[in-house]
Amino acid sequence: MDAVVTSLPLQKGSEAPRRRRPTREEAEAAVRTLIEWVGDDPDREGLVATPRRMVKAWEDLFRGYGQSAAKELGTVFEEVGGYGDVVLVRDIPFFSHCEHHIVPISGRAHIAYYPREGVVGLSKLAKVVDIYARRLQTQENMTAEIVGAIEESLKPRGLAVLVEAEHMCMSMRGVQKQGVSTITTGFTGLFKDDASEQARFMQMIRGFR
Ligand SMILES: Nc1nc2c(ncn2[C@@H]2O[C@H](COP(=O)(O)OP(=O)(O)OP(=O)(O)O)[C@@H](O)[C@H]2O)c(=O)[nH]1
Ligand SMILES: [Zn+2]
Repeated sequence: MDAVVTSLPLQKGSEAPRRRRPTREEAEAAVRTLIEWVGDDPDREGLVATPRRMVKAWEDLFRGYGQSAAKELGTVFEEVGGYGDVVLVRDIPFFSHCEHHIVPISGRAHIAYYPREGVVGLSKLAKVVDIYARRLQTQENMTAEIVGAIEESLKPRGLAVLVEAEHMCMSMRGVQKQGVSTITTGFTGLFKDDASEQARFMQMIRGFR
């Protein structure tokens, strides 16, 4: 039942206009239409429950729309023994979907920051990645949203985010190039101002394995 969220943003961004959320039945009917459109019989045994399953799967794959990064980043630990050096959480795996074809994107994110007044729980950074990954995305937008959310909540002395991903819409269809990775980055503060900090970040991502 979609009793909790009854309206959805039309597009990304907090000022986006909102409109009525289609019911679960309407969503399932749309899936049924697509099954018919590709040329199969939605009433055959193997497919009869597929609209229900697919809508349930989409609830999970796109649950980021109902989640708040600011809320996840709301608890800051200030007692860190004066620790002020870099904190790097690397190799955070994620799955997303491109907004152009709604085909999966699979990748990893690496996040480093220099604390200002405290640190956040390490899992929260991974959750922030998921909150933005589990929406319809471009890699560039997702990277910018991760940077924006951490910057806003933590106000670190510097923040570095690197996202590397494979876009299935490039490997399974279209140009059909497998194994291509796309890299996007966002740097603020110390990482933006000091090229040696960027180099250290890159070295820490790739090194110590
Ligand atoms: N910049 C950017 N492009 C993306 C991303 N994900 C997919 N794309 C690209 O979005 C583009 C959409 O291009 P269009 O020409 O509008 O659509 P299309 O005819 O389906 O394009 P092809 O994929 O080339 O067949 C393609 O070049 C995709 O590779 C992303 O995260 N960022
Ligand atoms: Zn795509």
